Amino acid sequence: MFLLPSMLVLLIICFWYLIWGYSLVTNHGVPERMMKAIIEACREFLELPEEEKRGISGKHVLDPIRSGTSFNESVDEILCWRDYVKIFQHPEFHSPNKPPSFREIALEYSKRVRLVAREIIRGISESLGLEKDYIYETLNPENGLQLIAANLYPPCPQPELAMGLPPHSDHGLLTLLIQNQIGGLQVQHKGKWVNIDPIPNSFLANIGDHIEILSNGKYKSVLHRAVVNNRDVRISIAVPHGPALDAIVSPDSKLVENVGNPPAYGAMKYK
Ligand SMILES: O=C(O)CCC(=O)C(=O)O
Ligand SMILES: [Fe+2]
Repeated sequence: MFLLPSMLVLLIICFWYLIWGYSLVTNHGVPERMMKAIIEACREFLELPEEEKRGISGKHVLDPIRSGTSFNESVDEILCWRDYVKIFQHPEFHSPNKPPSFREIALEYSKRVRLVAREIIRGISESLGLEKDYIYETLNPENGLQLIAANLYPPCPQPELAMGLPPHSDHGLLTLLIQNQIGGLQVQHKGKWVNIDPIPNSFLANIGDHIEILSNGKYKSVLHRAVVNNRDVRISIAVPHGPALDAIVSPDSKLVENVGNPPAYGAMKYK
Protein backbone atom coordinates (compact mmCIF):
# COMPACT_ATOMS: atom_id res chain seq x y z
CA MET A 1 0.00 0.00 0.00
CA PHE A 2 1.34 3.44 -0.91
CA LEU A 3 1.57 5.75 2.07
CA LEU A 4 2.88 9.28 2.09
CA PRO A 5 5.45 8.98 4.84
CA SER A 6 5.32 12.54 6.09
CA MET A 7 4.18 16.04 5.45
CA LEU A 8 7.72 16.93 4.37
CA VAL A 9 7.65 14.34 1.59
CA LEU A 10 4.23 15.60 0.54
CA LEU A 11 5.59 19.13 0.33
CA ILE A 12 8.57 18.01 -1.73
CA ILE A 13 6.32 16.07 -4.14
CA CYS A 14 3.95 18.99 -4.55
CA PHE A 15 6.77 21.51 -4.98
CA TRP A 16 8.19 19.27 -7.72
CA TYR A 17 4.76 19.09 -9.39
CA LEU A 18 4.35 22.84 -9.28
CA ILE A 19 7.62 23.28 -11.16
CA TRP A 20 7.58 20.27 -13.51
CA GLY A 21 4.01 18.97 -13.75
CA TYR A 22 5.11 15.38 -13.15
CA SER A 23 6.69 13.38 -10.37
CA LEU A 24 8.51 10.06 -10.04
CA VAL A 25 6.84 7.79 -7.53
CA THR A 26 8.76 5.01 -5.81
CA ASN A 27 7.75 3.00 -2.69
CA HIS A 28 4.29 2.72 -4.18
CA GLY A 29 3.62 -0.84 -3.06
CA VAL A 30 2.92 -2.28 -6.54
CA PRO A 31 5.17 -5.36 -6.85
CA GLU A 32 7.82 -5.11 -9.56
CA ARG A 33 6.80 -8.51 -10.94
CA MET A 34 3.31 -7.11 -11.56
CA MET A 35 4.75 -4.15 -13.48
CA LYS A 36 6.88 -6.49 -15.60
CA ALA A 37 3.94 -8.83 -16.17
CA ILE A 38 1.65 -6.09 -17.50
CA ILE A 39 4.42 -4.82 -19.83
CA GLU A 40 4.89 -8.35 -21.20
CA ALA A 41 1.14 -8.94 -21.55
CA CYS A 42 0.73 -5.67 -23.48
CA ARG A 43 3.74 -6.49 -25.65
CA GLU A 44 2.23 -9.88 -26.51
CA PHE A 45 -1.05 -8.23 -27.48
CA LEU A 46 0.62 -5.51 -29.55
CA GLU A 47 2.78 -8.06 -31.38
CA LEU A 48 -0.26 -10.04 -32.55
CA PRO A 49 -0.85 -9.94 -36.31
CA GLU A 50 -2.81 -6.84 -37.39
CA GLU A 51 -5.93 -8.82 -38.44
CA GLU A 52 -6.12 -10.45 -35.02
CA LYS A 53 -5.85 -7.10 -33.23
CA ARG A 54 -8.46 -5.62 -35.56
CA GLY A 55 -10.82 -8.50 -34.78
CA ILE A 56 -10.60 -7.76 -31.05
CA SER A 57 -10.70 -3.94 -31.14
CA GLY A 58 -13.06 -1.16 -32.11
CA LYS A 59 -12.15 2.23 -33.61
CA HIS A 60 -14.41 4.66 -31.75
CA VAL A 61 -13.02 6.57 -28.71
CA LEU A 62 -15.69 5.03 -26.52
CA ASP A 63 -15.05 1.44 -27.63
CA PRO A 64 -13.72 -0.38 -24.57
CA ILE A 65 -10.83 -1.93 -26.52
CA ARG A 66 -9.27 0.19 -29.24
CA SER A 67 -6.02 -0.38 -31.06
CA GLY A 68 -4.19 1.14 -33.99
CA THR A 69 -1.33 3.42 -34.80
CA SER A 70 -0.95 7.20 -34.61
CA PHE A 71 -2.77 9.42 -32.06
CA ASN A 72 -6.16 9.84 -33.60
CA GLU A 73 -6.13 8.24 -37.03
CA SER A 74 -9.29 9.99 -38.18
CA VAL A 75 -7.77 13.48 -37.82
CA ASP A 76 -3.97 13.13 -37.77
CA GLU A 77 -2.24 13.90 -41.03
CA ILE A 78 1.07 12.36 -40.01
CA LEU A 79 0.97 8.88 -38.53
CA CYS A 80 3.15 8.12 -35.50
CA TRP A 81 5.79 5.45 -35.23
CA ARG A 82 3.87 3.38 -32.72
CA ASP A 83 1.21 0.77 -32.16
CA TYR A 84 -1.16 1.26 -29.29
CA VAL A 85 -4.02 -0.37 -27.48
CA LYS A 86 -6.42 1.32 -25.05
CA ILE A 87 -8.47 -0.88 -22.78
CA PHE A 88 -11.12 0.34 -20.32
CA GLN A 89 -10.40 -1.01 -16.85
CA HIS A 90 -12.84 0.84 -14.62
CA PRO A 91 -15.70 1.41 -13.75
CA GLU A 92 -16.27 -1.51 -16.13
CA PHE A 93 -13.42 -3.95 -16.62
CA HIS A 94 -12.57 -5.12 -20.15
CA SER A 95 -9.79 -7.35 -21.42
CA PRO A 96 -8.75 -8.82 -24.76
CA ASN A 97 -8.86 -12.62 -24.75
CA LYS A 98 -5.27 -12.73 -26.07
CA PRO A 99 -2.82 -13.36 -24.57
CA PRO A 100 -4.82 -15.62 -22.22
CA SER A 101 -3.03 -14.26 -19.13
CA PHE A 102 -4.01 -10.65 -19.92
CA ARG A 103 -7.27 -10.58 -17.96
CA GLU A 104 -5.87 -11.70 -14.63
CA ILE A 105 -2.76 -9.51 -14.83
CA ALA A 106 -4.67 -6.40 -15.94
CA LEU A 107 -7.39 -6.81 -13.31
CA GLU A 108 -4.88 -6.94 -10.48
CA TYR A 109 -2.61 -4.25 -11.92
CA SER A 110 -5.34 -1.71 -12.55
CA LYS A 111 -6.79 -2.25 -9.05
CA ARG A 112 -3.40 -1.63 -7.43
CA VAL A 113 -2.69 1.40 -9.60
CA ARG A 114 -6.05 2.96 -8.65
CA LEU A 115 -4.94 2.87 -5.02
CA VAL A 116 -1.69 4.65 -5.85
CA ALA A 117 -3.58 7.29 -7.87
CA ARG A 118 -6.00 7.82 -5.00
CA GLU A 119 -3.20 8.52 -2.52
CA ILE A 120 -1.51 11.00 -4.85
CA ILE A 121 -4.78 12.78 -5.64
CA ARG A 122 -5.50 12.99 -1.90
CA GLY A 123 -2.06 14.55 -1.42
CA ILE A 124 -2.74 17.06 -4.20
CA SER A 125 -6.07 17.90 -2.57
CA GLU A 126 -4.37 18.63 0.77
CA SER A 127 -1.61 20.62 -0.89
CA LEU A 128 -4.29 22.93 -2.34
CA GLY A 129 -5.53 23.60 1.18
CA LEU A 130 -8.58 21.38 0.62
CA GLU A 131 -9.72 18.40 2.69
CA LYS A 132 -7.79 15.24 1.84
CA ASP A 133 -10.86 13.55 0.29
CA TYR A 134 -12.29 16.70 -1.24
CA ILE A 135 -11.37 15.91 -4.88
CA TYR A 136 -12.67 12.36 -4.43
CA GLU A 137 -15.92 13.60 -2.97
CA THR A 138 -16.55 16.31 -5.56
CA LEU A 139 -15.34 14.64 -8.76
CA ASN A 140 -15.91 11.04 -7.74
CA PRO A 141 -13.03 9.36 -9.58
CA GLU A 142 -14.13 6.08 -7.95
CA ASN A 143 -16.69 6.06 -10.79
CA GLY A 144 -14.35 7.62 -13.33
CA LEU A 145 -12.70 6.08 -16.33
CA GLN A 146 -9.42 4.24 -15.83
CA LEU A 147 -7.68 2.90 -18.96
CA ILE A 148 -4.64 0.91 -19.79
CA ALA A 149 -3.06 2.80 -22.71
CA ALA A 150 -0.13 0.70 -23.93
CA ASN A 151 2.29 1.94 -26.59
CA LEU A 152 4.85 -0.05 -28.53
CA TYR A 153 7.43 1.97 -30.49
CA PRO A 154 9.39 -0.28 -32.90
CA PRO A 155 12.98 0.68 -33.79
CA CYS A 156 12.85 3.34 -36.47
CA PRO A 157 15.52 3.52 -39.24
CA GLN A 158 15.40 7.34 -39.25
CA PRO A 159 14.28 8.39 -35.78
CA GLU A 160 15.02 12.06 -36.41
CA LEU A 161 12.33 12.10 -39.12
CA ALA A 162 9.61 10.40 -37.04
CA MET A 163 7.71 10.92 -33.82
CA GLY A 164 6.45 8.22 -31.47
CA LEU A 165 3.70 10.31 -29.94
CA PRO A 166 3.28 14.05 -30.61
CA PRO A 167 3.24 16.66 -27.82
CA HIS A 168 0.09 16.49 -25.70
CA SER A 169 -1.15 16.73 -22.15
CA ASP A 170 -3.22 13.93 -20.67
CA HIS A 171 -6.95 14.17 -20.18
CA GLY A 172 -8.30 13.38 -16.72
CA LEU A 173 -6.87 13.89 -13.25
CA LEU A 174 -3.68 11.85 -13.05
CA THR A 175 -1.78 9.41 -15.30
CA LEU A 176 0.57 6.77 -13.90
CA LEU A 177 3.07 5.61 -16.50
CA ILE A 178 5.60 2.79 -16.56
CA GLN A 179 8.04 1.84 -19.31
CA ASN A 180 10.47 -0.92 -20.25
CA GLN A 181 13.81 0.68 -19.38
CA ILE A 182 14.20 2.28 -22.83
CA GLY A 183 14.21 6.06 -22.87
CA GLY A 184 12.07 8.16 -25.22
CA LEU A 185 9.71 10.13 -23.01
CA GLN A 186 10.29 13.86 -22.92
CA VAL A 187 8.50 16.60 -20.98
CA GLN A 188 8.46 20.24 -21.85
CA HIS A 189 10.07 22.50 -19.28
CA LYS A 190 10.56 26.23 -19.85
CA GLY A 191 10.08 25.73 -23.59
CA LYS A 192 12.69 22.92 -23.88
CA TRP A 193 12.21 19.16 -24.25
CA VAL A 194 13.81 17.28 -21.37
CA ASN A 195 14.49 13.50 -21.44
CA ILE A 196 12.93 11.55 -18.60
CA ASP A 197 15.17 8.54 -18.04
CA PRO A 198 13.35 5.40 -16.97
CA ILE A 199 13.90 4.53 -13.28
CA PRO A 200 13.26 0.84 -12.51
CA ASN A 201 10.20 0.03 -10.43
CA SER A 202 8.85 3.57 -10.43
CA PHE A 203 5.80 5.36 -11.80
CA LEU A 204 5.87 8.64 -13.60
CA ALA A 205 2.82 10.50 -12.32
CA ASN A 206 1.57 13.18 -14.72
CA ILE A 207 -0.89 15.87 -13.74
CA GLY A 208 -3.87 15.76 -16.12
CA ASP A 209 -6.00 18.57 -17.60
CA HIS A 210 -8.76 18.23 -15.02
CA ILE A 211 -6.44 18.88 -12.06
CA GLU A 212 -5.18 21.96 -13.91
CA ILE A 213 -8.77 23.18 -14.28
CA LEU A 214 -9.85 22.31 -10.73
CA SER A 215 -6.77 24.03 -9.28
CA ASN A 216 -7.38 27.05 -11.51
CA GLY A 217 -3.96 26.61 -13.06
CA LYS A 218 -1.97 26.20 -9.84
CA TYR A 219 -1.02 22.74 -11.06
CA LYS A 220 -0.29 22.48 -14.78
CA SER A 221 -0.93 19.41 -16.87
CA VAL A 222 2.46 18.62 -18.30
CA LEU A 223 3.13 18.74 -22.04
CA HIS A 224 4.97 15.55 -23.03
CA ARG A 225 5.83 13.50 -26.11
CA ALA A 226 7.63 10.26 -27.06
CA VAL A 227 10.58 10.15 -29.43
CA VAL A 228 11.82 6.95 -31.10
CA ASN A 229 15.20 5.30 -31.56
CA ASN A 230 16.80 3.02 -34.15
CA ARG A 231 17.84 0.13 -31.82
CA ASP A 232 15.27 -1.02 -29.30
CA VAL A 233 11.58 -1.66 -28.99
CA ARG A 234 10.19 0.75 -26.43
CA ILE A 235 7.02 -0.02 -24.50
CA SER A 236 5.16 2.36 -22.23
CA ILE A 237 1.94 1.83 -20.33
CA ALA A 238 0.04 4.92 -19.30
CA VAL A 239 -2.91 4.52 -16.94
CA PRO A 240 -5.01 7.70 -16.88
CA HIS A 241 -7.63 8.25 -14.16
CA GLY A 242 -10.59 10.48 -14.93
CA PRO A 243 -13.29 12.09 -12.83
CA ALA A 244 -16.77 10.53 -12.93
CA LEU A 245 -18.10 10.83 -16.48
CA ASP A 246 -20.96 13.10 -15.46
CA ALA A 247 -18.89 15.26 -13.07
CA ILE A 248 -18.60 18.89 -14.08
CA VAL A 249 -15.03 20.03 -13.64
CA SER A 250 -14.40 23.73 -13.11
CA PRO A 251 -12.02 25.89 -11.06
CA ASP A 252 -13.05 25.09 -7.51
CA SER A 253 -14.95 27.89 -5.80
CA LYS A 254 -12.78 27.44 -2.69
CA LEU A 255 -9.72 28.27 -4.78
CA VAL A 256 -11.01 31.20 -6.81
CA GLU A 257 -12.88 33.24 -4.28
CA ASN A 258 -9.91 35.48 -3.48
CA VAL A 259 -9.89 38.79 -5.28
CA GLY A 260 -7.24 38.70 -8.01
CA ASN A 261 -7.74 35.00 -8.76
CA PRO A 262 -10.74 34.81 -11.10
CA PRO A 263 -11.62 31.47 -12.77
CA ALA A 264 -9.21 30.99 -15.67
CA TYR A 265 -11.07 28.00 -17.21
CA GLY A 266 -14.64 27.20 -18.18
CA ALA A 267 -16.49 24.18 -16.81
CA MET A 268 -16.27 20.87 -18.71
CA LYS A 269 -17.16 17.20 -18.48
CA TYR A 270 -14.77 14.34 -19.17
CA LYS A 271 -16.96 12.84 -21.87
O1 LIG B 1 5.40 6.59 -24.38
C1 LIG B 1 5.40 7.44 -23.50
O2 LIG B 1 6.28 7.51 -22.66
C2 LIG B 1 4.29 8.46 -23.45
C3 LIG B 1 2.93 7.84 -23.50
C4 LIG B 1 1.86 8.85 -23.31
O3 LIG B 1 2.13 10.00 -23.08
C5 LIG B 1 0.45 8.48 -23.39
O4 LIG B 1 0.14 7.31 -23.72
O5 LIG B 1 -0.40 9.36 -23.13
FE1 LIG C 1 0.43 11.13 -22.43
